[in-house]
Amino acid sequence: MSSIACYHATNVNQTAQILFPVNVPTAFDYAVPAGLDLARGDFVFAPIGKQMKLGVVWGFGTAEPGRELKSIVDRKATRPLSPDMLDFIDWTARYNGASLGNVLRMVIRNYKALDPSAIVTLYRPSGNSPKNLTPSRAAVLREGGPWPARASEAAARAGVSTGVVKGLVKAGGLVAESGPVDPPFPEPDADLLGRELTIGQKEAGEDLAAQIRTGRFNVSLLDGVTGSGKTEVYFEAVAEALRRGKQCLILVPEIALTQAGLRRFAERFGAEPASWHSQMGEAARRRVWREVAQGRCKLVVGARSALYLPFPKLGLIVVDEEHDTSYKQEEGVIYNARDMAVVRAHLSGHSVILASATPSLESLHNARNGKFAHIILPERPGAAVLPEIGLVDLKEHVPEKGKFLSQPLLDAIDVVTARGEQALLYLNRRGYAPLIICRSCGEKLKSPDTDSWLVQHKRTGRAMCHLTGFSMPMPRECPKCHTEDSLTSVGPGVERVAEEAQEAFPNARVEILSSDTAGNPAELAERMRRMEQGEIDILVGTQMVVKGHNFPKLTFVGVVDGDLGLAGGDPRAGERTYQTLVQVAGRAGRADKPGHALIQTHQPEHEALVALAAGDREMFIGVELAMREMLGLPPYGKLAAVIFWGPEAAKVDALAKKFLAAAPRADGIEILGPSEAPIGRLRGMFRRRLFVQAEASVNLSKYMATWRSKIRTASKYKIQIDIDPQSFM
Ligand SMILES: Nc1ncnc2c1ncn2[C@@H]1O[C@H](COP(=O)(O)OP(=O)(O)OP(=O)(O)O)[C@@H](O)[C@H]1O
Ligand SMILES: [Zn+2]
Repeated sequence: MSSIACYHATNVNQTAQILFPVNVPTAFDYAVPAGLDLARGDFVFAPIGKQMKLGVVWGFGTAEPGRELKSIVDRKATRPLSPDMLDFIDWTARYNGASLGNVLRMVIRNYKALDPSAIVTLYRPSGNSPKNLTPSRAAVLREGGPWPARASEAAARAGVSTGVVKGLVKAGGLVAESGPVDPPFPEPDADLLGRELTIGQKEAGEDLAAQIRTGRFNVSLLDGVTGSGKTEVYFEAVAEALRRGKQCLILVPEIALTQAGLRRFAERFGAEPASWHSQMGEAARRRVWREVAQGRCKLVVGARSALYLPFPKLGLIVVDEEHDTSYKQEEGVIYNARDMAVVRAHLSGHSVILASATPSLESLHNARNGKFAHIILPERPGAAVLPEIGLVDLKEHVPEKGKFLSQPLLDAIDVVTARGEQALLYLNRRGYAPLIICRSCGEKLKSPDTDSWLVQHKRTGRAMCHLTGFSMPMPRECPKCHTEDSLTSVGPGVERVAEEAQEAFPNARVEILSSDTAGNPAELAERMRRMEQGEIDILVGTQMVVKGHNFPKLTFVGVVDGDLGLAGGDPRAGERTYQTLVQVAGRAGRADKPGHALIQTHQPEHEALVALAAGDREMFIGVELAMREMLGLPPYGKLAAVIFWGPEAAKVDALAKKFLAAAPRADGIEILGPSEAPIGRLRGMFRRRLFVQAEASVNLSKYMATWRSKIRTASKYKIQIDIDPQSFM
């Protein structure tokens, strides 16, 4: 901002709309100083309130006579956001009913990323051994890398002071040079030889590459059974886009973003891709953002928010596991990254690949009606075959009292472990028991400020609320009747199932995989490695085990509670259960040994479970789509949810009623509610909700925006609109 004085004379005619990355609904008008040449997407400094802020030029206009406007101060010398990126921000805000400024804030996270990388002193080994090789010097040379590194990084990795690193330069072991603190990413090589593909894989890869070559917008649904090699196949499309000088973005569910996953990219393209996720530090974020924005970083593998990185030359987005619910962001700007990926590709005119073994009904519907190209991989490569899936009726095979594994599951584990193979027991419930009850008075332990039962965790000896993270030591007496040792655990969690498995198979190596036990990424990677190499016999896991893992010796999957996902009022419950169970069963038999799966259930007649056992996906899709059509639910109709919350129940009720009364009149709209949300109280806030169902022809986003604009709320009371909700809590 050194040049404030340069533009004093104001050009009376031209104005520019500037959008700031803060919670504002639109861009504001500013006068453009004479001599300042601006384009859409430029970054500029302008006064807002008493502050000088960085904003983005959103558009232009002419000044209305007599209207006093503040003036833009200066343009920032950096690469502008591209027009299609601006359109994408605009689209995201309008479709999801979010504030435009908040969407821009998702894009611009770090102002330093707009400037070139700082130049710092970097160190690397000279190749000569230093004079006087002390143990700490040796540690630096051994553990200080990857090189080149800053003194502080190398010192931290080697566990020594920075003085040791600097001292090594004089001693001849390291050389110091100047370089960017955020180095560019290595260039991926599209033409490295990939794995030998099967004929079916090769054809699918060629179909996808042909879509890239059109150079136009198109969507492909890569619909391949578990273990069919979808990753290998979409690599062909990535390679084609890279050859054409384009950037590629691969979206994956956050918990599938593992070292093993990234290594596959590194092997195929000869360079580790940039990765992007919610846990990364500021420096890493700044580096990826800058390199992407400059068009230099060609390959990004990231969680959903990577979709809002400012790629100037995007040529392909892959949404892997496209059915996954984690693509929906439920807080702040609410959006579904899978759907927004299609929008972004449409606006920028390039390809999208949606990949899954269990595509969402929406995507299957679009493939069936020809909107998406449908590319199918019906089998696993080589000797690997799909697992047989069987149901175990728990009414018939009742587990022993206080136990949760039925005889057929125990028998199956016995057989595979005796052969030196592995078993996986799946239960999507963390902790030991989902309910803690007093035997004396029947009291259930509740979260203090939330409608949720406390879950017993035996490993930590605590009672925990999974919705808020609240926890306390397991009490010795009932908080209500004060009877000692009267609290008892009801139902199974993974810890309890692991305990039971260990009792039944005393010689087996049993381990648990859940977000509680996989504390940090290194620990998780280590457990995965042990599982891959057969150092675990029985793995008991939550949904963390479902995604993208290849365990060659795993041949049996037991689902402890197949009914878990079917309860509740979620219209997608059947679809979700079907998807999860196909995915989890699909972990079995991925290499040369065939696998099978057994699902314990009280509802063996449920259509999702019947279809699973019969291996008949078409039947299931047919039934589900027919039901959705009858009820007018997506993909045949549209749905929005409105959640109201605040600290006083009566006032939340009143707000919901006031909102309902303000509904604009329109055809093809049906309103259900308001009523108490299934989680009626969360962190002390009372929650009510209503649903709006609309015919397919209605512009529901616009309708909801009009409606929302009619109601003002007191600051502690909120109205949140969720277009196409995925969560019904
Ligand atoms: N042509 C091939 N030859 C040998 N092995 C292959 C081939 N294609 C894929 N594989 C291997 O098969 C396994 C499954 O591949 P991949 O992970 O790409 O499948 P996927 O379809 O993404 O599976 P899922 O949807 O179940 O995660 C991997 O270990 C992969 O290396
Ligand atoms: Zn009691």
